[in-house]
Amino acid sequence: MHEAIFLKALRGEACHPHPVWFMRQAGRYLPEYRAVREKAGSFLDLCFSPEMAADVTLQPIRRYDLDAAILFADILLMPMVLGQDLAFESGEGPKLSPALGSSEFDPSLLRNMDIVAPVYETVRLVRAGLAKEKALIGFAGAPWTVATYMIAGHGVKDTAALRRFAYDQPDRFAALISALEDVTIEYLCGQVAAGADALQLFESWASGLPADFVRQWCLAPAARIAGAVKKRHPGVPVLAFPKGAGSLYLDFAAEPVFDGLSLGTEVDWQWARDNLSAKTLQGGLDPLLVAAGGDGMRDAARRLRDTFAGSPYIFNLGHGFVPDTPPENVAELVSIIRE
Ligand SMILES: Cc1c2[nH]c(c1CCC(=O)O)Cc1[nH]c(c(CCC(=O)O)c1C)Cc1[nH]c(c(CCC(=O)O)c1C)Cc1[nH]c(c(C)c1CCC(=O)O)C2
Repeated sequence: MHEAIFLKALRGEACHPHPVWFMRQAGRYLPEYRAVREKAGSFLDLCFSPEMAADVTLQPIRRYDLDAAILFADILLMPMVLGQDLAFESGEGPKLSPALGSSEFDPSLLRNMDIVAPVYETVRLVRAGLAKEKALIGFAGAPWTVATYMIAGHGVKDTAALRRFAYDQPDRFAALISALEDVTIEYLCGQVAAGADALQLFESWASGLPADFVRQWCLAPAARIAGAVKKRHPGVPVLAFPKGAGSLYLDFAAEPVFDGLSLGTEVDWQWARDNLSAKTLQGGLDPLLVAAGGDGMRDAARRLRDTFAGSPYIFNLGHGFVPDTPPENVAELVSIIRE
């Protein structure tokens, strides 16, 4: 039996070469993605069309022979389950309505999980089309990050107004996080039942927060979600990505329910290796270095690879690829990781 090296690394095995996949590996930087996206219509139409979503999930595996595919979907499908309307307007990012911060909307009333049924079908199709030695990663947003969009109604540049909402309306905020925990557990269990081999929780907004806030509203909900999913699906590995958590990465590393931690662009690699070795580590390369290419990318990629030599590590970025990343830079990056 050939276990995927991505899963071996998540079990704590040091692999040589390191397994590799990339955040936003399926996306606008790939011409084959743009072609399918055009055929699908909107980004959301693509997320809810299992055959096309499965196809774009597999595109970067075909092109680069990566060790893991990540389900093509979005963290903002959970607000739809809770009754918000979601639209992606070109160039403007996501819009959610009604926004919690400017309405009485109560997201704890509705749990329409039928909305995400097509995503489970995507998972089945991808798993069926993926070689055994490749892993399929399912994912969801962590509750706080999803809540930032639900409260503001759009993406934000900082979380001041959102923390203010949490402090001014603590009961409403706690109910929101709790509702997100419930539907996220269902959603991730559905992905595992359909064939996902591992899960990642994206907490893109762990930066700039008080330490206690991170522990209460980022770490604890993510740990409860991972624990509940593992209760129903023992052994499924879970990666947490508390982007921008700084020294609080130590708290995430001390939480038994996570198998791996993904490092944001700002984390010092050697510090991570020295201090977070309780977990399999992943990521850390600045995606803009890959957009720029050249010696800057090559040198950084070799240093990152070598910093984690001999330890369980999964090569990845510190955040997703940007749309103007030349696909040939990605090919060169993969060859460096495997040289
Ligand atoms: C915050 C967040 C979102 N979505 C996600 C996060 C967490 C990670 C992070 O911090 O980036 C996660 C996500 N989004 C997408 C995936 C699919 C898998 C993959 O990484 O390849 C994943 C894992 C597809 C997508 N999600 C989105 C695209 C671009 C869609 C398109 O226009 O074709 C893709 C490929 C749209 C999206 N989705 C989101 C925003 C703010 C936007 C608009 C900005 C943008 O256009 O880049 C919310």
